[in-house]
Amino acid sequence: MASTSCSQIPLRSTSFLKNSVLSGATHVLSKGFYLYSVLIHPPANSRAPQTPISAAMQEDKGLIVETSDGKSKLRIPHVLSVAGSDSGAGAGIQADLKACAARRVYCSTVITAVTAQNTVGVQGVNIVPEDFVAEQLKSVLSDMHVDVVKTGMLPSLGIVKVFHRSLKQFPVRALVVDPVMVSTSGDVLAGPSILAGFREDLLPVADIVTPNLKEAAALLGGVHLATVDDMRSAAKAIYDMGPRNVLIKGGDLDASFDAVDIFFDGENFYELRSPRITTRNTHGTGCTFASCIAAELAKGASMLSAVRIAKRYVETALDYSKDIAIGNGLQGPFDHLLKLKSDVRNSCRPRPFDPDDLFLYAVTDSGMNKKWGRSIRDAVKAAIEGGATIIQLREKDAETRDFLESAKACVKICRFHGIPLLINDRIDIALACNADGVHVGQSDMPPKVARALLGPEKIIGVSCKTPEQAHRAWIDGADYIGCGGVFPTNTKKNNISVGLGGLKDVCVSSRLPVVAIGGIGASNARSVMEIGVPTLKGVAVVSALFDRESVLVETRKLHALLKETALSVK
Ligand SMILES: Cc1ncc(COP(=O)(O)OP(=O)(O)O)c(N)n1
Ligand SMILES: Cc1nc(C(=O)O)sc1CCOP(=O)(O)O
Ligand SMILES: [Mg+2]
Repeated sequence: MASTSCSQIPLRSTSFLKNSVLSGATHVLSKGFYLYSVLIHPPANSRAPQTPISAAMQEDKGLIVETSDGKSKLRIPHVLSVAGSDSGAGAGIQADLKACAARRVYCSTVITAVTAQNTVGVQGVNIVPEDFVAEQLKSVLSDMHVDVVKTGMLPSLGIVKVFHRSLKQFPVRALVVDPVMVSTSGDVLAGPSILAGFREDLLPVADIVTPNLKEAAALLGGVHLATVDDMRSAAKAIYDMGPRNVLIKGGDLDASFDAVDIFFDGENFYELRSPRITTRNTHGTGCTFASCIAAELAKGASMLSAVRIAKRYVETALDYSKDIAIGNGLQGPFDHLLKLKSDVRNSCRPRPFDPDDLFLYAVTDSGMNKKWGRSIRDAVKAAIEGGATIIQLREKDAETRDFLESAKACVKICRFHGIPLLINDRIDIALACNADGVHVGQSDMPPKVARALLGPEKIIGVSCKTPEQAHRAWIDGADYIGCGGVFPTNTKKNNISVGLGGLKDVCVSSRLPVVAIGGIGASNARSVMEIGVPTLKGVAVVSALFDRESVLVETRKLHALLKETALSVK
């Protein structure tokens, strides 16, 4: 179809330019540079290379910045999926939406057929009338800036024709054709009459076509494809029908083969190999693969890189979902967002964050626990038994692997007791062990970035010494504030103390619950809680619990004292 070319990117030939439709646009680079670029729509049968638009992407947000009339617009890369609906949501439009969401690309939809479908098979197909497919196409393409169109189930020749006409009227940057003909359960989704539509109309304008072995065989008039060499020959023969690139998926090869796909760009063959993943949950892999290619193209990737990313994404999703069980049929769907397994296995925190969780906040220290000859998990167990209401693993010197192993064990212990477990500083460890959240300081990962990485349900605490920092933490979406050092401490070197006055200033100004930290123990916890500001919810303690012979005894003692104080302050 068409490609976008920036002035920085050399064009192949002027004859290519001559036959192209030009539309001017200026892209703003993320570092504030302006880049004049030209949107180039080559003629439908051109094999001009797909050129990346990545220069125009905002790296951090995946947004495209366009400027016209002096105004900047942020635009999310956009894929239009033209496909059938799968009621079981493993394949079709539903898979395309999930794949694009997982790859962080906007996905609009034109539904060509509604199928009654589950993990057993396809029970019914209702084809959408051609004029209504045309109406959907017009609605989307006339209004929205679609970067890439991806086709799936096109159930009739008439619908192929309608689609082809719409593309001529509303050209897009790239077209990904997944020539869906038979469902993974073996049910026919598009009859042989469709082959003419693919050969005459779609393949000549496709940037890539992604048949599996059966579809490739059908496109080539029923040849038998059984080996990687057969796939290479098929890729070449299909390329000769007009698409700029061909990807033949070898998932149906004999199981003794690796999962091997053949990519052919007209010059080179690429064998994309990966270990086979044994799972029943493969329904929708074809749709997902093609959608992911479309998503990466929309973001500006080159074709080969889009294909490689899509293959890796599908493999990761399959591996991740290999033993989830949805439906009773032979072929189940997989989890595009790589979430179901971890959420089910680790079972989510039973309740949301409660500010009263900050009442007795135990913060570990590997040096201290080592000194007293106990493991992190034993220290955590004892603190919980003694009455700690939240745990933070603050393991400044631990090796990453050891830290992760201990953190996973502590997550289990804390989940069992219904106590939240946070990780100090290390977002990677928090993600890997599915902790309940993190605590970050003023020079650690910014809370907004931590939130984007961890998601909306995790707890984020931020260290603050001043009302200004407390205000910022609130704006940044933190859940609580750790304020200190209230008193001098040997646990954190060169820490500035804010005193009870500084603590009070922060608590009075804060819209977030506060926990006091620094030099707090049984001898002074009462004086801290007696500042009597409602946002102050508790104390966070390291050495007074863990630099002691018995964590259990010290935690019990401090818990009792805090209870007593709470009663008298009320
Ligand atoms: C509850 C709580 N409050 C404050 C801190 C200190 O965090 P930070 O300033 O990042 O310093 P380090 O703990 O990383 O040395 C905390 N950990 N917990
Ligand atoms: C980890 C930490 N953060 C502080 C801050 O001021 O933000 S003070 C501190 C150390 C707290 O240890 P202890 O209870 O042994 O004094
Ligand atoms: Mg820190």
